[in-house]
Amino acid sequence: MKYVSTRGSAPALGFEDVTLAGLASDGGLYVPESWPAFTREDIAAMAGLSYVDTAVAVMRPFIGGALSDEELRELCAAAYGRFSHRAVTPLVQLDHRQWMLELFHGPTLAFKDVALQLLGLLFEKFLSRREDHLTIVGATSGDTGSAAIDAVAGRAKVDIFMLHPDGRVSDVQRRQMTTVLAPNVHNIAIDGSFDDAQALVKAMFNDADFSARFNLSAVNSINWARLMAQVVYYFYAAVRLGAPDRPVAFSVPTGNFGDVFAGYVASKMGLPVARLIVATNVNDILHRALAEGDYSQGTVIPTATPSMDIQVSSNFERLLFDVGGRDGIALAEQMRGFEATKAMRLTNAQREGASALFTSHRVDADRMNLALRWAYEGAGQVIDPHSAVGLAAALAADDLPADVPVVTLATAHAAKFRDAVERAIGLRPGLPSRIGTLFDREESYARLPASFEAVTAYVAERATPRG
Ligand SMILES: Cc1ncc(COP(=O)(O)O)c(C=O)c1O
Ligand SMILES: N[C@@H](CCOP(=O)(O)O)C(=O)O
Repeated sequence: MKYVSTRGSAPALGFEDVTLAGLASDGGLYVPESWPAFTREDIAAMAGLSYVDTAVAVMRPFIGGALSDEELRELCAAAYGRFSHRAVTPLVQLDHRQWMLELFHGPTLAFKDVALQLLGLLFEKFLSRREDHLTIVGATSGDTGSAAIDAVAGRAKVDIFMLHPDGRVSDVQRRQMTTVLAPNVHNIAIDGSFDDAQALVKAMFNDADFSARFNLSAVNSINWARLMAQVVYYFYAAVRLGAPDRPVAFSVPTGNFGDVFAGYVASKMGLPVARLIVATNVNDILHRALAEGDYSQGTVIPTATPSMDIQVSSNFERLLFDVGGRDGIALAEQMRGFEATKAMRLTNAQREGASALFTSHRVDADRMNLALRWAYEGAGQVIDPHSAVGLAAALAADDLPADVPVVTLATAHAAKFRDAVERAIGLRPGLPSRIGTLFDREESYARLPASFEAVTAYVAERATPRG
């Protein structure tokens, strides 16, 4: 399996190199040069498989010769052995058609653990084969940072620099990052939004000298391996609900478009996905893009769902590439226009291609609170605000055929956002015992302006240069 860049001029790479590279050298994102396809029989054979066996079956075609079957199984067993639920990502039924797929049973209580526990192990495996050191630079609105830090803290040959928007993550999220005092972990609070942090990370990659000197790599969903690992739970859930004989719809609380793009990949591989519902909060660039073709960046509005307070959705580029005819040179031009003007119109092909599978909903604070209460009072489930945004959109999808189950991705544990949950339902979720000492631990992080010079100087002083 080879991977090509969405901007058409970076070299095609194999899985190992794509995992270590993160962003493509032309500023694009890597995607498989074609989608592997499963038959109905292949999917039917996944019934009854454990999560680890499903992961091996789904990811195998993407990995090629980079790992043997045995190595892949060992890494999956180690990654998912750290989850606190035996099903890894259990399904919970809310009513006759609404389901939740709980993705928060990993070490840091958010769906990011599903991919990042594996990615940490992939980095270690691939680096053990070469004389190389990686400098990971990442941007987080709270969850990627804690999951990535947990996955790589203390690992040899890796330093991680994680940028978060100062004051715009929950106290639990911040402490999950800043109380990890391993020498290879560097937290930076940026005076700006998540979009500013993400732009700084991309600028570091796009500085060819800096990127080569420190051998930069990515843990954000710009890294293909992140998305590949997230494809697995779409198969795992749909097969449990009757696939391949029964189509399933998914509602996905969306920010950077990584999680929902993994659902698109599952559909491309043959999973019968009836619909992918993109649920946004009031930072609704994706809703405007899908509903009206208007991808224009607004100012980020802080909400009770801070992990989705995003206006530039990096993985949307992967969708535009695939549904727009895979013309990397044309897309590079379109993206350069967006970067210069902060606005772009989708082409007709992009709009039509996306509308075949995606719909979108913008969920404001009132509807999010109503969904939180609906889950608690109607189904006895205490859910987090991001999952509630997804659920609100799922409940609104009343035009789907009656026999199609709707699965909302529950992306975080309610305790990560306990202030917002308490405001909505009057109950304060407790922190699970495995992270119970979080508020007694010492914190360490730097505060920097959202300036390329300030951040690169900070990284350069602490990172290990190549050679
Ligand atoms: C809890 C939570 N829900 C939803 C999202 C949005 O996911 P994505 O960025 O993959 O669209 C995030 C952040 O990525 C998150 O942390
Ligand atoms: N919500 C995310 C934002 C970064 O998204 P990613 O999936 O591209 O890493 C976060 O929690 O940091």
